[in-house]
Amino acid sequence: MANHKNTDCIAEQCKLRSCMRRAGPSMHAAHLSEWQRRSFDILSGTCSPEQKAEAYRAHILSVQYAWASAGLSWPATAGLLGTLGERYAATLDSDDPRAGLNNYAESALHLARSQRNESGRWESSLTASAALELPCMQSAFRGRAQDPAGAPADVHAVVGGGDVIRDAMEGVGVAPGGLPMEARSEAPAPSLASYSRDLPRAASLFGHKAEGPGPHQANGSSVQPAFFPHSNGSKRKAFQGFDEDERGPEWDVAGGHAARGRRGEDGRGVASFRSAREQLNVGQQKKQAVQPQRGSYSGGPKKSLGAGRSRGAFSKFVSPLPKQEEVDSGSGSGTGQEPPLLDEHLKNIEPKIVELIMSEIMDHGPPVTWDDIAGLDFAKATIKEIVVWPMLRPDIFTGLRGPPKGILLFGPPGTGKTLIGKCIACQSGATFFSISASSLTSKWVGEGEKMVRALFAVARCHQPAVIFIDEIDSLLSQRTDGEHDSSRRIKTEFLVQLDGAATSADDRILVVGATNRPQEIDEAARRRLAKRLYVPLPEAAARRQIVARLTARERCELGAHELERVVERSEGFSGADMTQLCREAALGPIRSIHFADIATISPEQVRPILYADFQEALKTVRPSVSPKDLELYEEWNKTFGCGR
Ligand SMILES: Nc1ncnc2c1ncn2[C@@H]1O[C@H](COP(=O)(O)OP(=O)(O)OP(=O)(O)O)[C@@H](O)[C@H]1O
Ligand SMILES: [Mg+2]
Repeated sequence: MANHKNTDCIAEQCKLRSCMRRAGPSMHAAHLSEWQRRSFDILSGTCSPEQKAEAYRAHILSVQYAWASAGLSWPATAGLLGTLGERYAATLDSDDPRAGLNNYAESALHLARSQRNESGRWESSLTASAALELPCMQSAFRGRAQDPAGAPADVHAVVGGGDVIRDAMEGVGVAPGGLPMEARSEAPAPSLASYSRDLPRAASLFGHKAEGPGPHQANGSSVQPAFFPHSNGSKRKAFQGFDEDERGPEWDVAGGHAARGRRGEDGRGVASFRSAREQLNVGQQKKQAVQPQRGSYSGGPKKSLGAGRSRGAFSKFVSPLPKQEEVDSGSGSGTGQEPPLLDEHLKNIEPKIVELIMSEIMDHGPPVTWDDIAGLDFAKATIKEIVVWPMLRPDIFTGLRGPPKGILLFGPPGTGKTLIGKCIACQSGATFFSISASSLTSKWVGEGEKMVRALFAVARCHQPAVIFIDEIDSLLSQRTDGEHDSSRRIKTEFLVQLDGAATSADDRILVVGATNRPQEIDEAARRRLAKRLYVPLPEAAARRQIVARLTARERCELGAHELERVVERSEGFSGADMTQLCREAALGPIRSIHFADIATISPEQVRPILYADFQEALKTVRPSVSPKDLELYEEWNKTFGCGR
């Protein structure tokens, strides 16, 4: 290898020397030796691509210098520059990181990275206050002021805040940055003249329909114009003041918002404009119309927050939407009122955290029914009584009958606590937020308490909601002196949120915690998780049910008597152990197939699962809960549990 390199090096040297000779005797001796040294460096194979590129560049410079000082003839210069230029470029552009710098791609990527994209903040000189100073705006105000049906004359005196202007601009498709929104997404960009054409329209919206009947929504009912003094004082009211005749044919009602059509000044093509929020509502409505709600259980519609949404670096923040039933029941524009500002709860919450919650902390996996949970009759009955029914009939379960704010499911590992959590969400028709406490403390280090606050805020927007916190012991363990500050803050925030102060009596948010280490839970947290339900190991009947259910999906020839034997021999197994036992037994028929046949055998030829397979499986699957641990749970249940 080294020899090969040396030969290459010497050949290269000879080539360059002949080049030198052709270059003529005038090339200075010092330059030549420097040249030689660099050439050797380049060809030695020891220098990095950066050093190589630098050496070629120095070569090129010295050739240029020699030519400029008449030391080289033009043909020799051209020959040398051609050769050196090629090599220099090859070193720069090579894709191979060992051989080249690939700086073309690097700089292109750098450029792309530093480009601001659509969502990047940018400032336009056309600010709200600057827009108001524009003559066309002023004349529009004056025009409205003189119009008896228009704006009051003092309209110029105090012109709301940026929100008002922004909303007004949204009304005509002008983004807060100044550009019409359509123009932002659809090239080509409009001329400045077209922006200013829109501004009088924005101004006209300010005063439009201040007189009764108010600005029209799709159903012709009116809302209070936002710009003028209004009863609720909310600046956020949208400007929906188009005349009947100003509406485009695309006038469209969706998601509680009227998507406004916009007609060009010149009367030509009517472009349909929807603000981002309206567009989102429309999309959501359409999605809900074509897709049945996931988990259409006995309860109301179940929301899976962001389940179908693409995620990743480019996914945008989407504020929570009104629930379908709220829109249907007329709290949206159907009744002519503004849709409730559900995201009011989120005004102090960082959007990125809300997005995280909506994309990460949501229900995954198939729906679970009560029948999927074997045994645990007491826990199931209690949960139905205190959780599911109150969620379904909040009108009956009021006052003393009000549901508890927190439930703790405790018991040995693998007994179905998480399963119950999922079932609660499915059966109550609540929005289900599922989070593992350890991810709160580890995954979002330093952000944990913000996450907790945001979690409750988002849940408040999606009531009724169940916040299921698995492994809650790691979140609410006893507070110690040596504990980390961030985990202490998370804990405190959680307790505050759990408390009545942060969760109003009307909130229909239930926190369900699950743990297999109940003894580690802080006493303050224990008090707030008022209903503490023991989820014990499955009894014989439950074990029988688990085996029967799991084997019913397979070809299994297990007689009633044999099933009883399996149930007897699996005393002390948890639900998860029983599942493992069945999985192991199901592998028995596969193990009995000759290795050579495994590639060709058809599924029908695989023999059914037999009792012998369970016998074999029982030799390897052991109970995962020790009797000693079990005693601890029983003890804790006697002391703090709510079981009989
Ligand atoms: N009562 C049960 N009925 C049916 N299957 C069960 C039951 N209990 C446990 N299983 C099975 O065991 C698996 C694990 O159950 P689950 O995750 O609910 O346990 P867990 O109590 O939450 O355990 P951990 O305390 O370790 O989190 C379930 O997916 C299910 O297959
Ligand atoms: Mg669990």
